[in-house]
Amino acid sequence: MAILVCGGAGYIGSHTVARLIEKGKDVIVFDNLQKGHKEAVPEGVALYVGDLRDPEALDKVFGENDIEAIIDFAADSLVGESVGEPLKYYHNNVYGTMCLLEKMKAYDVKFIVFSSTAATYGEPERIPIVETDRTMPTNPYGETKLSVEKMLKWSDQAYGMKYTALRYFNAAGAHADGHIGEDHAPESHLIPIILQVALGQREKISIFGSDYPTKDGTCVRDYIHVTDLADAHILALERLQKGGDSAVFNLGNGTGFSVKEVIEVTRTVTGHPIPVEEAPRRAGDPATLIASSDKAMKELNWKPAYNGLEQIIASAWKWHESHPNGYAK
Ligand SMILES: NC(=O)c1ccc[n+]([C@@H]2O[C@H](COP(=O)([O-])OP(=O)(O)OC[C@H]3O[C@@H](n4cnc5c(N)ncnc54)[C@H](O)[C@@H]3O)[C@@H](O)[C@H]2O)c1
Ligand SMILES: O=c1ccn([C@@H]2O[C@H](COP(=O)(O)OP(=O)(O)O[C@H]3O[C@H](CO)[C@H](O)[C@H](O)[C@H]3O)[C@@H](O)[C@H]2O)c(=O)[nH]1
Repeated sequence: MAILVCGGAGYIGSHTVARLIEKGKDVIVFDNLQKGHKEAVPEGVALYVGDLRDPEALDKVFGENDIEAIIDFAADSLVGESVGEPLKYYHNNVYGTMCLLEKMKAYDVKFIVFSSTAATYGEPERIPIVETDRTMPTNPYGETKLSVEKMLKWSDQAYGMKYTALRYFNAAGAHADGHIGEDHAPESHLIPIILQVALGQREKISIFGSDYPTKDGTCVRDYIHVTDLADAHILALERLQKGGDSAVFNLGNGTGFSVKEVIEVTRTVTGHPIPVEEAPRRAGDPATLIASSDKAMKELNWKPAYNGLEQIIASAWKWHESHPNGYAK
């Protein structure tokens, strides 16, 4: 019996595959390699290159393997891009996941752990955010993830498909040994972009908005280490397989850092001055997102190992320094 990891060649997916393998699990990866890297999939793990929206590609992987559960990372996930191209997000994130659920139903696979996001909340009612708070996304990306959460709820009710939706806050960092890490092209995430400045690949970092109602006017986010996220997926799956109910969990560290604070910590970690420029706000960005992860700690018995931003950025720096061009040779 194998666990099928969709989007397993991507950033968070590849770290989860690494943890599953470390725990002796049988893993198969399905990824269209649109953003993922085959080099991020460990040797010995079967990689099916295919798209969730291609029924034949899914039939091949479901038909050739005995799949016990799905962990699904496959999606488009850029907040800014989604505002300009909402239909691309509905097509991949909503229709793509629907195709996956249809195959789960056809092949009688009962468990799925799904990558959701803090972007489902929109502008939060209060900080820290708890799972029962209002969900009113401010961008199409968050809206599509919320639509999938609802599709999962109805699929559970109708077909008994048990799901866990994990609403992660900002994933960051890299595997402790530095062999896998974040490599998006083009890169849009804050920490890797600042590290590209430290590597001399960019002149400066643009701060998107300095007039938010936050401590220093820049957006505040809750950064969570990618390996801690990976571990939460494994705990979530084990809980479902032991008979746990479908559920939604936030995953964050519970501490918010402004864009300026992240830049300052990166200066300390890298010793680089990191020049900045103030730029306009980016569409769709809420001012502050900080998680309460009490529910995951209590019900999944999850405890993040990386609870300091310096530690998280240092692990990302180790990857970027040793792989300045990512997975490219
Ligand atoms: N990075 C974050 O901070 C963050 C925060 C919250 C939620 N998430 C969610 O976590 C998941 C993983 O994020 P990531 O940063 O690792 O992204 P990523 O782009 O690195 O990984 C996604 C992977 O899915 C693959 N993929 C995309 N669409 C596909 C399709 N239709 N068929 C097959 N494969 C497909 C891509 O090639 C890629 O390898 C996403 O669903 C994202 O929305 C990410
Ligand atoms: O060059 C940059 C890049 C980013 N930012 C700012 O830094 C913060 C973090 O931005 P990221 O792009 O790193 O991350 P997001 O908060 O936009 O989004 C991430 O977290 C979300 C949930 O909080 C989503 O799930 C999404 O998939 C994931 O990429 C934002 O305020 C953004 O405006 C800058 O100022 N300059």
